[in-house]
Amino acid sequence: MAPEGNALLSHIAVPADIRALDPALLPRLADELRGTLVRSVSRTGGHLGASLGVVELTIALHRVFDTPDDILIWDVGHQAYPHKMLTGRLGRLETIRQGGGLSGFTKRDESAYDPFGAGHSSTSISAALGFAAARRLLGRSGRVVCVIGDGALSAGLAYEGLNNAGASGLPVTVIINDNAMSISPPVGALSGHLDALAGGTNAPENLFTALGFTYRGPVDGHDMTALVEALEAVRDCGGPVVLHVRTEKGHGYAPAEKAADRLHGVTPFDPATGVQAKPKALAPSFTQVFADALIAEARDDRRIVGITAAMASGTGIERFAKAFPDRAFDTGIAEQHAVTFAAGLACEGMKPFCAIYSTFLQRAYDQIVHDVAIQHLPVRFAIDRAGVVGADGATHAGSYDLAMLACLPGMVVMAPADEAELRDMVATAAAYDEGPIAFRFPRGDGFGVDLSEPARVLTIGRGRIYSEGEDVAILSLGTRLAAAGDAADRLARDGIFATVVDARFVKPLDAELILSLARRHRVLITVEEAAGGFGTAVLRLIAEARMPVGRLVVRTLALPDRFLPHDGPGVLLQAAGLDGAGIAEAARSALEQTRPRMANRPVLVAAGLPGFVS
Ligand SMILES: Cc1ncc(C[n+]2csc(CCOP(=O)(O)OP(=O)(O)O)c2C)c(N)n1
Ligand SMILES: CC(=O)[C@@H](O)[C@H](O)COP(=O)(O)O
Ligand SMILES: [Mg+2]
Repeated sequence: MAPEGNALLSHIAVPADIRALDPALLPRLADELRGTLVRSVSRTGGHLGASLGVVELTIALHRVFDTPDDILIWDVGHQAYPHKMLTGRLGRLETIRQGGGLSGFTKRDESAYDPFGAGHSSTSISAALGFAAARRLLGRSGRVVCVIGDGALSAGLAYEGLNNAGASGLPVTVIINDNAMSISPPVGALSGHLDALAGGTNAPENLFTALGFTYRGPVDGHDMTALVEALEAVRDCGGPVVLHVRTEKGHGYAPAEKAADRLHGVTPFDPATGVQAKPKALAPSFTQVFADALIAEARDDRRIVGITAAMASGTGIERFAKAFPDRAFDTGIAEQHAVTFAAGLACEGMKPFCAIYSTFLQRAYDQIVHDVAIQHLPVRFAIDRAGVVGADGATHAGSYDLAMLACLPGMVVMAPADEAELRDMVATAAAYDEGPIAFRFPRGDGFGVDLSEPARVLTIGRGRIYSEGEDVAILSLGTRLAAAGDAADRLARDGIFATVVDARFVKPLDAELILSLARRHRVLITVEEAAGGFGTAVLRLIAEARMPVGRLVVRTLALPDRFLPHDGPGVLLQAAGLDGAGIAEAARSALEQTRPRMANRPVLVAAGLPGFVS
């Protein structure tokens, strides 16, 4: 690791300062930048390996291109820490991924040097082409460059961009940052093609030239002189150009170079050793419980297979793959393909479990609708990272899966209250063959509940009463049940008694149970860690039942109608009113509304639904 001290780096306020430096000093700037990066991320945690790998590339890009007038787009944005450090954000680096601090990704409203925000992969070529097309139409000068990793290059969106850009003739420079790594080692045929190109085969035709690009490279991405020369050569090429840069993920920091994941994402660590301070887990994570439950089911059913889209470790499919190497599939970053691939497997009678983070499943919505749901195919969706995710922020929050899925005919949608119920839902999904079925669970550790009983197959569409009280009904979906129970305890201290229900199913809803709650209580509160989907379904059920609900007041507690900033999950949930105190407060204010002064007045129709107050 580079020694402390950043005499050069501290003088780089904007990239123009890099352009003014003696070129002989650029490697020293790289050393300082790398050392400062390691020290800072060792205190905050964050995405380290990818950033370490592009230190020289970042300096060279800002040296050769006239940013921010020239457009520089980073794909995913997890490797943009050096870019942030060179574009006026060095002093705030230690706030990264914390509430009110720098984003862990590029973000338009954070800096003029971030012309396009990201977090999800493979968007950069399309966005770059959009910039280039606009500039041509508006008669604006300036070049457009994007940097995309070999992993991100596996997604369909990247090929759509390449296909269009290659034929456009527009001056778009695509830098392929080929470190032969995704989060895990890369999968798929493209990685072999890049390897062959990097081996210097110098074939006159390759994928990129065939698509209309001028291809240059490979260039050593840690050789500053070679990089600057190569970038200068492609800068004024004119049409679409690919520059193939070979880098090493984790470069220049020995613990990262040695780590299997190249320290892709880290918690705070000791910079001398790279050893991360991982708080001792009190209970297995939801992901781990899911993986173990899937392995248990797969032992008895050889038709069960697991699918991940480049998130093998994050989704637990890596664990499943150790038990069943032939029955685990990693598609690379290709969520759309993963879902349609699962549909094909289901057509042949297999039982595919598609393990995809909630936020990345958004990519595959049409495949879920068109390839799975319309054909009633029994694809199982294990949706991890549902709800708030914390430091990754708006791009990664799992807010929309319930709304996306609960409106689809024939889809079963579940959410477990704890890890024991998660195991039950894995068993239920394995047993259910009539159509698509999904279950969603959060990031992080479970509650440590007893897992000694075998998993049970649940009755589809049946919730369970957790505790009974006569004043308020709290209908909770998923792991907010603990907060609902806490709210009930708080209310009981004030002499208000709550029925707490674990809904388990968003679709089909337990209509009988919910309508009986609506009849027996003055207040019905729905609770979900999502931006809608559950509460709206309950409102619709009540409206369609056309039952006289008297003075029933309904509150739908959900994530707010704005994109969640990066912050601690507890902070975000509290701000959304989804903690015990927030739910109890909602109950109190709803009860207040049921007081006699309201008795003779027509009931407010806030949600557009007659018969109750929202
Ligand atoms: C659509 C989507 N799926 C999955 C991810 C999770 N993810 C973030 S970075 C990454 C690996 C990207 O590999 P590559 O582009 O080669 O960048 P590197 O980390 O190697 O620099 C993955 C899978 C994502 N950000 N977006
Ligand atoms: C950049 C990216 O998309 C991933 O690295 C993501 O940050 C992983 O999130 P988890 O830490 O929840 O697995
Ligand atoms: Mg890579």
